[in-house]
Amino acid sequence: MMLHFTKMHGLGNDFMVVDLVTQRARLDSERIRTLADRRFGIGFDQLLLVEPPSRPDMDFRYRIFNADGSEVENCGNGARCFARFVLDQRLTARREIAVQTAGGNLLLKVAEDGRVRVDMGAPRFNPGDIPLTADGESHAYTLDVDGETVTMDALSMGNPHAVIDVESVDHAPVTTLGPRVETHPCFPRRVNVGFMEVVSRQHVRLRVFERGVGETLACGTGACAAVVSGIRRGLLDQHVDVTLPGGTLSIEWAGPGQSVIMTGPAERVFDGRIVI
Ligand SMILES: N[C@H](CCC[C@H](N)C(=O)O)C(=O)O
Repeated sequence: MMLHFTKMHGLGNDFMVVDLVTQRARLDSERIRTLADRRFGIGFDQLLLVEPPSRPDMDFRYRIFNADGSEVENCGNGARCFARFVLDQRLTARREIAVQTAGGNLLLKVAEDGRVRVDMGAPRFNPGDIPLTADGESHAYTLDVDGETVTMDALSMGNPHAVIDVESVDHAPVTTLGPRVETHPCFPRRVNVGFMEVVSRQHVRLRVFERGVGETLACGTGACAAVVSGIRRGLLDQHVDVTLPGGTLSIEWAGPGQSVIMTGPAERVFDGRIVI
């Protein structure tokens, strides 16, 4: 069958976006891995599926799959692209869109300039919610990673995140330490691994080794997790710019129990169709 899709990105974190409101398709994890391949397939960090909601108070259901075929709970850069996509495809005329995901509900707002503001919901810190095997809640967990003691914060943005402080992201062990933390047995569902350099109380630099993908040019939920971690450790103010290799996101968090607000761009690259 012929499947229509749109290639999009948020600061270089790239997506294949598929409308399953007006189309029907079944994509298993092996097919997703093939489509994600940058030589044998279309090539993307994540596949985003746009589906009808299963609840009357939601506009859409949003499913997310990493390049390794694993289905995940949330994707921040993808949420911004989702909002632009459903407007551009005229699946909605609303510029404020309520979306249900496996990790919680999101509220997306598309501004006139095309930037998208996302209410990402409230972070969760209980180890059982991350999930993380730990004796109790902390913001400085120490893990033995192949004989090396590594200290990190950890929290959930619907999906699991570890945050490791570094002096300079340019020299951070993203591709060496990242995969070893991603698959550490203390994270039973694996974890996204952020390396954060605090530039000032209103600005951080960040690189992320993403669960199921590897290092990406940007990670929206990772940017949220890094700012939340910095604020709760007294390092950052409420409104922070996060500069990633692909560009800068604006993140706000007013404290425990409050939603994290992320604002940034969403770009459409091309439309395509593929026989599956
Ligand atoms: N790799 C993530 C999903 C995508 C997150 C990222 N692309 C974002 O923008 O939040 C995970 O396994 O939880």
